[in-house]
Amino acid sequence: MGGFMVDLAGKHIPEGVLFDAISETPKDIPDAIQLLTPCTMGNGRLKVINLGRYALSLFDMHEGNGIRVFLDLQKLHAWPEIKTWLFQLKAKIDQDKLLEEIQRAGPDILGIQPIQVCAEHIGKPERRRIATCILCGEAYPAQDGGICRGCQGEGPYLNTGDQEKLHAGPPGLKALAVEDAMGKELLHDLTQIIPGKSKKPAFLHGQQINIGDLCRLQQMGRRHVYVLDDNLPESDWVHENDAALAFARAMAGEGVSFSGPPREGKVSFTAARSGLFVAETERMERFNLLSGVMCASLKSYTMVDEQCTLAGTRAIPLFLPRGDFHRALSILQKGPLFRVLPMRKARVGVLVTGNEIFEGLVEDKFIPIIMSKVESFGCTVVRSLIVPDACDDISRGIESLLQAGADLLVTTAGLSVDPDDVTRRGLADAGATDMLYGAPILPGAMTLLARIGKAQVIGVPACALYFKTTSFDLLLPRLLAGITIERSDLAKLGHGGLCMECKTCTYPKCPFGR
Ligand SMILES: Nc1nc2c(c(=O)[nH]1)N[C@H]1C(S)=C(S)[C@@H](COP(=O)(O)OP(=O)(O)OC[C@H]3O[C@@H](n4cnc5c(N)ncnc54)[C@H](O)[C@@H]3O)O[C@H]1N2
Ligand code: MOO
Repeated sequence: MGGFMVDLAGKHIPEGVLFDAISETPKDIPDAIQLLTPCTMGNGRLKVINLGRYALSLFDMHEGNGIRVFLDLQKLHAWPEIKTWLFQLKAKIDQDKLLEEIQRAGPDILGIQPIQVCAEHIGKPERRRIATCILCGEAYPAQDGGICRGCQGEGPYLNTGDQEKLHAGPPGLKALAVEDAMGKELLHDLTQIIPGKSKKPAFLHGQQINIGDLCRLQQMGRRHVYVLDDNLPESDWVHENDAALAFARAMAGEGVSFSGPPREGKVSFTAARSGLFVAETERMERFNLLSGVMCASLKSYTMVDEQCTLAGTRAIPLFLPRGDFHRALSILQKGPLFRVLPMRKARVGVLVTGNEIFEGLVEDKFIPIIMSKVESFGCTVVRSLIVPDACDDISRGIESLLQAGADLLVTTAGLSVDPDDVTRRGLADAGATDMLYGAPILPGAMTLLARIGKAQVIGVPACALYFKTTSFDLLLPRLLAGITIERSDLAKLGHGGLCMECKTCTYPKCPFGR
């Protein structure tokens, strides 16, 4: 079947054109392409992009234009054996007429369509820098991270070595009875907790134990302490303090500070300035998937004051196997996990839309609401206007707000489904680009985001007249922090994006938008 498909596609490639190939399945078709054309996986001219469809394409290797051939289900009615095979309705052993049917059908069951391959799939990938993996010692593409993908845990082989190591601990670690440990240095902070009152290290890492400590240690219930004999293969193990400090250095980005030495094996992060706390949640999750390490933080997009505690990280065991340490670090290598972004004091222009407001039939209630919300962030309203529901008036209004020096434009209402809801069109006429309309937030489903030149635009639906907290409260801090909001960012807000409408609103100390 693959042979007929390659043959049919090849007939549509003009003589002399050098072509590459894509197979949309890893089954059968790549074999036919490699046997019948110069395109192979090895020479990089055949790509398998597993879309789960029985189809292939051949295309001009420079221009990307070509032909796609697929199994056309409409044409399969006359060929029951082929249909049975395709839908896997019978065991292969019972499909005795399949080959004969394929031969008789030939290209009759195939469909073709012209295609243009997108730029990222045209041409050969660039030459990559190759590095040596510090764990397995083999060569790998440096872009994969600090260690190779095999050692990052993507390999298909069972490797329980490090897990066993993690549980066993280092071979040179010995527990001594406290009375036998006089004069030795403690290997870690020892925590004392007075329930409900305090939790702090009573003894510090590196502290020498003397006779006077004996009683205190026993009162704390410590009968044994860890000491090191000389056999610890240092290179195989990383102490909890060294691990936590290395993680902290890699995790802290702009506006985030941490201080050493770690306390009880933990490093805490604090805000070096007031602003919006942002965490790289996906990489943080990958980090936390590794056993032997942890990191916990505030929710991303929390507004924080200077000195506010943001996060903490530590190794779980006293000594972390070096392999686990590097696996954890390799996740952090792509950049910091935590930042505190400063929030600018925007110059805000407010455009209230609505015929009934413009004509004075209904008194405007939106300007004071928007004003008080933006002013709570130190922003200034440079001008506010009320215009009717007409595209020209809206776009002229926007121009006048820009002239007044607004760099954040807030429009209100006119965002729903009535014929008079023309705010979106008015904004487009005023030159709005990168428009996102609709958000998975309740209240605030009809929210609009866009920009006009360098000015940010947010369209606030009328629900913000009634509800205390809406999409506007969730998105305004991000706009002021200069964060680009894409559709995917809005999509993430859906889970947690339903306001509980409490009688007394405690936002932002509630799960709304988290
Ligand atoms: N059939 C549908 N109805 C509604 C939908 C929908 O998808 N299908 N969406 C609902 C949602 S969600 C919201 S939120 C509102 C959005 O309304 P708009 O933003 O389009 O607002 P308007 O229709 O222009 O006005 C609604 C209401 O609010 C009063 N209003 C508006 N601006 C002011 C102001 N500055 N001061 C005082 N009062 C104001 C206006 O007079 C209307 O009574 O639509 C839902 N409906
Ligand atoms: O934009 Mo509307 O809030 O969903 O009420």
